[in-house]
Amino acid sequence: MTEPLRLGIAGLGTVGVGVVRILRQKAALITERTGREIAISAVSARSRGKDRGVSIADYAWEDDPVALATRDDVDVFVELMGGEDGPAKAATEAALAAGKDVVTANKALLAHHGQPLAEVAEAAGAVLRFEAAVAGGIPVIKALTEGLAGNDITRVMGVMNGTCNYILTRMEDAGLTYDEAFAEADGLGYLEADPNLDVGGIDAGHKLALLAAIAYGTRVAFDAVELQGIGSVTIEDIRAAADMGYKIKLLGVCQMTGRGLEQRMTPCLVPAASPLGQLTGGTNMVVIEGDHVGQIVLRGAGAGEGPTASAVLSDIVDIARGTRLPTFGKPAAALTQATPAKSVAPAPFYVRLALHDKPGALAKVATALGEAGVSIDRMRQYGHEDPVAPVLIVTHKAAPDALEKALSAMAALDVVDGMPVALRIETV
Ligand SMILES: NC(=O)C1=CN([C@@H]2O[C@H](COP(=O)(O)OP(=O)(O)OC[C@H]3O[C@@H](n4cnc5c(N)ncnc54)[C@H](OP(=O)(O)O)[C@@H]3O)[C@@H](O)[C@H]2O)C=CC1
Ligand SMILES: N[C@@H](CCO)C(=O)O
Repeated sequence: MTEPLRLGIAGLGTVGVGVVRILRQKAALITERTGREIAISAVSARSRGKDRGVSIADYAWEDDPVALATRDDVDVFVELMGGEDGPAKAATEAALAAGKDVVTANKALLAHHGQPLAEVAEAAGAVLRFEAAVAGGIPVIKALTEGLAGNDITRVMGVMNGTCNYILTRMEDAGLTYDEAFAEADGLGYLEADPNLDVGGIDAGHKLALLAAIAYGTRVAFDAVELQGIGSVTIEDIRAAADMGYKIKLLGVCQMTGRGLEQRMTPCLVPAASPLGQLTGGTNMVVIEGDHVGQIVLRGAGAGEGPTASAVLSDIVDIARGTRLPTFGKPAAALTQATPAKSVAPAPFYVRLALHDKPGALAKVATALGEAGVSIDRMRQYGHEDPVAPVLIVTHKAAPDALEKALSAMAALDVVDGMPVALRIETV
């Protein structure tokens, strides 16, 4: 039998403990499947004495993740600490520079430093894998890099942040306000240490940027992702969307166009009966469209110990089997710098505004829309007690630029309070 594949695991939190647990429980099965024993040589975390619910007594301990990453008895460095910089970056760089393979679940690290890390890995003859970084347990990196390698990818979209989907689902099915649903998600331990990574759309934006790099053979361009979080979505929006047969989702879409690479992660209305509309709770869904394969829908747990550790194991098993792929599916030097493009494709939009309920007010709003070239499909003013009325408008398909112009014009009207909220209606 071949020599064991020796791991150094930095980070023994939710995901790290999950990986240790699977390796302890399924050692024989994994060896049968890979033809090679997978052994943990050493581990690292912040606090040595913590009870982690799994025995780590058999493994050497390193206080310093960089020292762990470069140990002679470590073939694969498994980075499960998190964070775009700090020890995660330092230890990953050290491992790659020492020619060791790296497996990580860290989307922030790769979204910010994916290109230089891929270059260091390839120069050192090492591989850098990150299945767990996007959509938790869903094997979406493998699907794009391997299963769909014979396709031109025409579009990738999906719900990639379970926390946001949980919050939006609870607002929809339990009638909770945004703040109540946020507090519930917090109580369940769903939120990242910095909750803005979740609700600000940043975490999902990181994931989308990684998928776009593989799908289009481009350098990771997280800074070019058009980002809008879910903080502006109200219970009234959720109810109005439901009335019209839609659900609100934090939806990521990326596609290559003649003008450049479009990447957006924004709250959108999707048909309630569509697969994305029916996605509830913390589940993720990624939809991939290829020129030959058509549409593929992948759905599953986007987070949590078991699903995320399952994805980490998939990368480790690949390395044990000798599968060696470039980080983003083609050599790092061949990845192109995409021109960022804003979406210009016309779409219907949902618009909510606060209108002073007095004669001629609605006519002024209609004029602002009309002068920007935006045509109204449906309009509804809800009953209200104070002088400011909630007004909802669904437009016919409109160019995003025209809608922006209309929104600015409406915001400048003396009969409109604040900036109207606009959400794209996505046909999926
Ligand atoms: N949780 C999930 O469902 C998912 C997580 N991920 C990603 O997986 C990675 C790990 O996440 P998760 O397990 O949830 O994180 P946790 O916060 O649960 O665990 C982080 C671990 O890293 C250790 N750690 C943190 N900082 C340091 C440091 N400076 N030096 C050494 N060890 C350190 C912590 O040590 P200690 O325990 O001693 O404090 C802890 O064991 C992140 O990149 C995350 O984005 C990806 C998909 C899903
Ligand atoms: N905070 C992330 C964890 C998984 O990446 C989510 O809610 O989806």
